Amino acid sequence: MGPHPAVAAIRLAVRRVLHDILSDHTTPAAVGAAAAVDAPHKLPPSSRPRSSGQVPPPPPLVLVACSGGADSMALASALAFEAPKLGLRAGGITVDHGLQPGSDLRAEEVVGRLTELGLAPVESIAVSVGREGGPEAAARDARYAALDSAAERHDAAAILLGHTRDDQAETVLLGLARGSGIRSLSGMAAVSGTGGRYRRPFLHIDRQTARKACMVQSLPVWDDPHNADPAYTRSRLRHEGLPALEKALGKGVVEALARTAQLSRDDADALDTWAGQVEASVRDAAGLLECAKLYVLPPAVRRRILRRAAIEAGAPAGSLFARHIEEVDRLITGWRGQGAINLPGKVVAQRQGGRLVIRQG
Ligand SMILES: Nc1ncnc2c1ncn2[C@@H]1O[C@H](COP(=O)(O)OP(=O)(O)OP(=O)(O)O)[C@@H](O)[C@H]1O
Repeated sequence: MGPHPAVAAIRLAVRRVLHDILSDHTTPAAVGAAAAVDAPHKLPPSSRPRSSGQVPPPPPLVLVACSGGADSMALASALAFEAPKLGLRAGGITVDHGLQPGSDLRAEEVVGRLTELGLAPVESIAVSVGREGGPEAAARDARYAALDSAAERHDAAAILLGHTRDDQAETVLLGLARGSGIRSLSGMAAVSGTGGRYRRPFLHIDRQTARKACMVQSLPVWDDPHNADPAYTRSRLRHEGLPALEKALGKGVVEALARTAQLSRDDADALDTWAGQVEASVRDAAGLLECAKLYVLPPAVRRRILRRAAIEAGAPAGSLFARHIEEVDRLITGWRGQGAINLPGKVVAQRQGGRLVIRQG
């Protein structure tokens, strides 16, 4: 008898991503290690393990970022099952945000569970969470910084994250409510971070499937009290917003939102490429943006060029909002002699004699 359908689904999702990771790290050693596990006798003589005393590099390491919750425990179990079959090493990291009493003990518990699954290395990293951008954003920033440094320390090929289709649907709704365009509707990318380090194998798997996979494998899971705390926007969306939408619009809402994410991502990527291609043609010989040439561009392309110019001048991408770019855009499309516009990062945008100058003020 094969595995339970939920377990089969999560393993398949992880296997696909591991194949991608392997093909992105196609060093002869990695390919050789994977092939040797599958069928050592089929390897060409040049790739067979040597006995000449030359030590081959270890196979690539894939880490799972695990909170101990159902999604990332399911992910850890699928990684532990699939990685050895492809000749990959699998380890795990849990981050202790220190936000609740006893969080260090819980992190140690997660370490124990990951170790029991056969993962190695496994470590718990304690971080201190600042306040910038609100508690959720601060915890996320601290977590990703810790995961980045772990990836570098262990020379990991990738880190798997357990975001599910439901998380993706929530992210799309949050983006929609920000009103900042299709990039924010495109949710989380399947591949992101430095060199494509972060992978999200479960973006097409629903939360129920992950939970079921844990249940049938008797994996203990930890329910983060923050996930049910109505003080957090995402929690309200999860427990009130999405159920209300499903009641009004039908059960397919989560899937439709996740599909919206993918379609929006494709559109946003295409517009970014378009903007990149025309940018040089709207600059004069001195490299300044020419207002008349910007004026005739489609607004979506023009705004992307303006945003990019502001970031190049030093505006931090995370604090540059749609309203800032709209204001700069009005120097082109609604010119009535307005003064300089202050942008985050002490960047100033100003129209001077038919040119748009964006620089540090
Ligand atoms: N404390 C943590 N340590 C390590 N990784 C984490 C931690 N918190 C979250 N992650 C990673 O980020 C992913 C998304 O976390 P988030 O809390 O947004 O969603 P979730 O649906 O509650 O996930 P989970 O059920 O795995 O906790 C997790 O699946 C996991 O991969």
